[in-house]
Amino acid sequence: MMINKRLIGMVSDSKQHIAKNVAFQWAALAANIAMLLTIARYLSRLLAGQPASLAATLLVAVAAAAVRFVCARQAAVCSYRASRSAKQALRRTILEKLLRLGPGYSSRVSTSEVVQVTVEGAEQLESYFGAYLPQFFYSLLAPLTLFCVLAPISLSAAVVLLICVPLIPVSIALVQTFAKKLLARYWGQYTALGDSFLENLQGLTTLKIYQADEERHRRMNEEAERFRRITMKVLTMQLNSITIMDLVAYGGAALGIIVAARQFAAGQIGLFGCFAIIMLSADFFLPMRLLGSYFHIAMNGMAASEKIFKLLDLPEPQAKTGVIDPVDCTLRCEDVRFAYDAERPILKGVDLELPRTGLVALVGESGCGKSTLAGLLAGRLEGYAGSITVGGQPLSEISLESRMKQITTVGFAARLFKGTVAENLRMAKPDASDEALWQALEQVKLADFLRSEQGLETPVAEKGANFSGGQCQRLALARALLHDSPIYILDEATSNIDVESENQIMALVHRLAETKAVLLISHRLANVTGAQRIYALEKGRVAGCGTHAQLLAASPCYQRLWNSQQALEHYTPDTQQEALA
Ligand SMILES: Nc1ncnc2c1ncn2[C@@H]1O[C@H](COP(=O)(O)OP(=O)(O)OP(=O)(O)O)[C@@H](O)[C@H]1O
Repeated sequence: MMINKRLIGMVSDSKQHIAKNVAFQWAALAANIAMLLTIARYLSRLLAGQPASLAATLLVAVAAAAVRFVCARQAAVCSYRASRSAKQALRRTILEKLLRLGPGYSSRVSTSEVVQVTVEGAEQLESYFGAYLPQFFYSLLAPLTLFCVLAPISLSAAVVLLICVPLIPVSIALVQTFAKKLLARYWGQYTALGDSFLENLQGLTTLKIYQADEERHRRMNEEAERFRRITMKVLTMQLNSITIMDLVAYGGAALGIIVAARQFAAGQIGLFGCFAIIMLSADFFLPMRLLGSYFHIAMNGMAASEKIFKLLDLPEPQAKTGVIDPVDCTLRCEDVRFAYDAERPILKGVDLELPRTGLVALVGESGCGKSTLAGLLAGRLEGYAGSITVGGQPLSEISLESRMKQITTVGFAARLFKGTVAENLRMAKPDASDEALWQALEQVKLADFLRSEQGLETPVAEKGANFSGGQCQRLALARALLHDSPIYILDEATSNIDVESENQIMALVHRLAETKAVLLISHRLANVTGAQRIYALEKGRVAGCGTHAQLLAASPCYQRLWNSQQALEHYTPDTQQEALA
């Protein structure tokens, strides 16, 4: 009946709230039984012409109603607490798992899946813990309690009622076999519709430019119509399943009442017993019927828990204890090979050295594997062959903490967070003074702009949406400078910055390289000419290594890159004419 022990074990805090919830529901049932038995006694006495106190009956009824009210409220509070602690515990467990997986998690599971599982999955399980589980236990307890109360009055009626109760889960199970396939199709179409809606909305401008919006509109309408039809099928199935449950529930109650009526006619039970059975028989079935109406919650919960377990069961990298020594941190790659998928090797044996201080550049045509190598060095990618060492220690043995502390990576799409400029900068150095922040901003040529805004308190929107691409990169560079690590990897970190400012920032990078190890990946070869060593990467291999002058003299790969870039940078209609001639 969709009870997952592992899942329940994960959120042990919820257990006590679920138990309390069941206890309150049970207390409300006891109050209801007391009220109905008192009314049954009053009616039987009245009809038998015996003395019956209306006031006492009313008093018991009011007291029972008050108890039921309080218990129902408390049960709702417990339900809320159970779902809240379940949600918190699940999200905490997922987060801890992600932290253990480290930055390389994305090679094992997609970020969208992680987000879906953490947000929507936990949301689904919230109702599983808050509504389904308490109802599951209560719907087992309630018929047994009623059986104990009614058995002394009429054993045969109580047995008939008790036997009919499991027919509800049996009917649910039958509906479920059909519902499972239908729900899988429903969710498939639902997510597909969501995907295309989001894609079309985000690309609306492009669709308008190419006048493809009409066609997309038509396709979305078709998809929406398919989704409407399957939604109707799901609703019909749910309505039908409720009808079946109602038939079983009220049919069962009617059967119990018939047995009681026949026993009354045969003089085997009195008027009180007959009234008691008539009034309480429906209560045998109501909890199980409600459970049946929650079965879609349970199904969604089970589907969500499968996704969560898939994430939690991902193999984790072994805990590492190695620490990078900032004084001896020469980075060496020897015969490094890497592939995202087995059929297509990206790095095919790269040898590279990044000395303790100095500027080393990595250049090559688009797609030759530069960012892949940067990803391996920064620990974002895992699963390489060959050797990468820092200060003689294998990178694979260095703890994530030490790697993050000693290697700073700045990419072309630097991540900024919602908050203020100061908050974004202090991520790198929480105790940095305002002067230090301004100094870093001066170095990346962003200080003047920020002075004209709100200084360090200038708000930063999510992903830095209120800054230009170049300003975002400068801010990310300023943050990286504050981090003050011995190794820097700059992967197209100045790609969005105008040439004049880029030259100023390159001067800064050169200054940085006087005391730090800097690996610079840049498309713009003019940026790397001053590097003490340049590696030219071609199709996953080092095709040349040396200074700019050495490579220009000896490396055909570098010559090609340099010449084609020179031609582009000095492009005029005349050069085109010359090229054509
Ligand atoms: N996550 C990924 N999954 C599969 N293949 C990938 C992935 N990232 C990159 N690749 C492939 O690896 C190859 C190298 O990509 P990489 O980003 O390292 O190149 P690059 O030299 O940095 O290119 P660019 O200069 O254009 O940034 C490309 O052919 C790309 O298609």
